[in-house]
Amino acid sequence: MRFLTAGESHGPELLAIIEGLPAGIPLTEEDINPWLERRQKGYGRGRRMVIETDRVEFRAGVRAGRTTGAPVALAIKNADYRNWVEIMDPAPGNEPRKKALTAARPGHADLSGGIKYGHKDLRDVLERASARETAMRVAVGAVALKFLSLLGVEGTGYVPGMAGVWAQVPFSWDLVPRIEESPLRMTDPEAEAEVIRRIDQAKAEGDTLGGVIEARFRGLVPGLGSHVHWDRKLDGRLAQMALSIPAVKGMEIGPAFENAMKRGSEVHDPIYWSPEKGFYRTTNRAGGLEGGMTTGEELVLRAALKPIATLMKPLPTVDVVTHQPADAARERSDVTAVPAASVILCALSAIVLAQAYLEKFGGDTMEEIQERVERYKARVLTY
Ligand SMILES: Cc1cc2nc3c(=O)[nH]c(=O)nc-3n(C[C@H](O)[C@H](O)[C@H](O)COP(=O)(O)O)c2cc1C
Ligand SMILES: C=C(O[C@@H]1CC(C(=O)O)=C[C@@H](OP(=O)(O)O)[C@H]1O)C(=O)O
Repeated sequence: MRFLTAGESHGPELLAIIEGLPAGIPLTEEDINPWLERRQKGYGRGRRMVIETDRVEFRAGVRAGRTTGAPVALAIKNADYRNWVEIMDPAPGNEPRKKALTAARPGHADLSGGIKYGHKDLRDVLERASARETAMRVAVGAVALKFLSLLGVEGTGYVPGMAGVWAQVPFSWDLVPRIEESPLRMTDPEAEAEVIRRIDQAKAEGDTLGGVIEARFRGLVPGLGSHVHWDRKLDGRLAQMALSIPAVKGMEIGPAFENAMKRGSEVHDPIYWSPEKGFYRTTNRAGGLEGGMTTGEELVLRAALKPIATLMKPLPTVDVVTHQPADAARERSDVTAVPAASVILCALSAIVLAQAYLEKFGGDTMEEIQERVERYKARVLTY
């Protein structure tokens, strides 16, 4: 399964084509829209999220509520486009004078993208660098999550800590309904109240915040990915996806950075076997991956999100046209997008996992894949 996306942040719409999905996945727009809604939520988002109500539209590959095996084409309209029609017009002769952006924002793609592509209106960089594109990647991820759910796999994303505050309540799957209802996707209301205070304070001071996000998956079979070649190792593939999320600057599998400071005897998960369970572990400090393959334990993916780059109290920069000192460009912005990013991490990781299932179990139809997965699960038990 592969996919491509297109679309500018303030253009008419976002688009995707997904190729290689099996026929027979029951799929409606309502499988996708709740994930889009989750991505839009979270305390600390800016005014853009008030304008948008993201909804996916099927353009191809789905008929009568099922995938046909043909490429699936998706679209999401940008409601804000109506305010940018002139500026985003592809026709010549309407060059955008009004909102030309020349004061490169430190921390954004503006300066490197401007130099690389020769743009002096940095909007030509901003429009595609914007995390707006993650709306469409989450839609693709929601399709992957639907596919995985038919194989008994479930995923979620949440926020273990942000703005210098760690949740004191450890994650458990029972807390997922609380996480879904909470303003910051945290497990712990007390930590959340303190973070909200810090977000308000940062906003009042024209500043921004980052944090740590986590995605978890349960129900995965062991042996997804492979140890035999570098680009088939699932840890590397998941890391690439995680680090492609705008503002994600670090990634770990399980408590990797904590493990690095310990002895091997405190880190590796002993292996046991019983006739009822087959092989099993009582700990999961590996985060569900060994040798580039799933172990069958819960998959735990963590990532670090830097604070948002656009500051209302701007950092010093240079105007790329005049070369004079300037204040970095700003109009409106999120103060933080950490909760949204936890949803993005879950949805995008699901794409990698769906690809790994399709590689291992192949199949043109969902039914074939389900049969093969069930047979494999039985074989794993008797291994
Ligand atoms: C959901 C989400 C929303 C974001 N919103 C903003 C924003 O409002 N303003 C901003 O400057 N950066 C925002 N970012 C981060 C930038 O897109 C990102 O920092 C920029 O593209 C540079 O890429 P890099 O940080 O990965 O190097 C957001 C990121 C995510 C994941
Ligand atoms: C539009 C989204 O996020 C945007 C990501 C973003 C950025 O610079 O990355 C900047 C902001 O956009 P705008 O400049 O239009 O206010 C965010 O709102 C979204 O998540 O759907």
